[in-house]
Amino acid sequence: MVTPSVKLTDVSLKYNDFTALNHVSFEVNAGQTMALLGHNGAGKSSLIKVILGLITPTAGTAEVMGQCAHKNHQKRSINLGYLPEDVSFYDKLSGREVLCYFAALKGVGLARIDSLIEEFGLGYAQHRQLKTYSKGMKQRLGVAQAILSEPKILLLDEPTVGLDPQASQFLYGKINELKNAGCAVVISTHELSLVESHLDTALIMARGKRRALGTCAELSRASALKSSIQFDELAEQVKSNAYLQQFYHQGVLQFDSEDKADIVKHLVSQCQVFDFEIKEPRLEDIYHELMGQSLCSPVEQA
Ligand SMILES: Nc1ncnc2c1ncn2[C@@H]1O[C@H](COP(=O)(O)OP(=O)(O)OP(=O)(O)O)[C@@H](O)[C@H]1O
Repeated sequence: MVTPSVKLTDVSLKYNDFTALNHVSFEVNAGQTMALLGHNGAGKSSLIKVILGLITPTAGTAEVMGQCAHKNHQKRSINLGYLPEDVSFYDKLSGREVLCYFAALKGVGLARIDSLIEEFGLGYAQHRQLKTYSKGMKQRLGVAQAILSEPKILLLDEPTVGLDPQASQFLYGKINELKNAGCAVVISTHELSLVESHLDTALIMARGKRRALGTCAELSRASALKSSIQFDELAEQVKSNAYLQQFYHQGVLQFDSEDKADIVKHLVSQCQVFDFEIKEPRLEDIYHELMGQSLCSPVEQA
């Protein structure tokens, strides 16, 4: 049996009297990316800190590569890459000095630093003190620091905040490279449209509890949102088909994913319709459907 890279079983966490995590379980395997989604205060950063071994759960178990997350976590740090939510390094150091510091801790050579500095577009500023860096430059440096040792587990807390669109795209390219090399990736983010095409699974948290977990297709089914095909001129043919009628309403076929194959078969073989586009529910729609429209507060409302 394959040992999951990250495995949380029934994890609860209290900060004094406040329950930040409430019986949360999930697994992330090598080569998988899990998006961690949820409202402000849902418990995402707390979950990441539990995986890192920085916080010990009040109940339940957190395992990293089969070992208890909060025991000997320093020994495992070479295999862990972490980007905290608020990247802040000592601002009198230069970007290069920051990377050299982490490289020394993790046993990484200078060639890797040189290539990351260039790849992240920081070459021109590498000898400048961090106090002269923009927010996005600091974020790029933080991401470079997180992937420095080509970790086996990568934990990114809101990695695209402050990044320009090209830098975000570049970051996801890097994440996919690591994932293809067998890294397990957990990304906490509010930028659903950016993460959607890169995730294998998503864990949606609400008020410290697991609200939903699964692939986009599984979450879509759980949300009861439907896929759709819109028709203009060809509506008559579709409307008059005995099988398709049940899905048809005002120029649109709406259906669950398990009906997709039959619908396509009928459109092509019986209606001779070959040119159509299937619109699948987007992660953002699924998220709103599952979470509701009202603002969630971290605590359960009466
Ligand atoms: N050290 C702490 N002491 C007390 N409460 C804390 C502490 N850290 C976090 N919390 C609380 O735990 C809850 C979860 O916080 P957490 O930072 O994990 O949320 P999050 O999902 O990452 O939120 P965001 O999306 O806003 O970053 C919040 O209500 C927060 O106020």
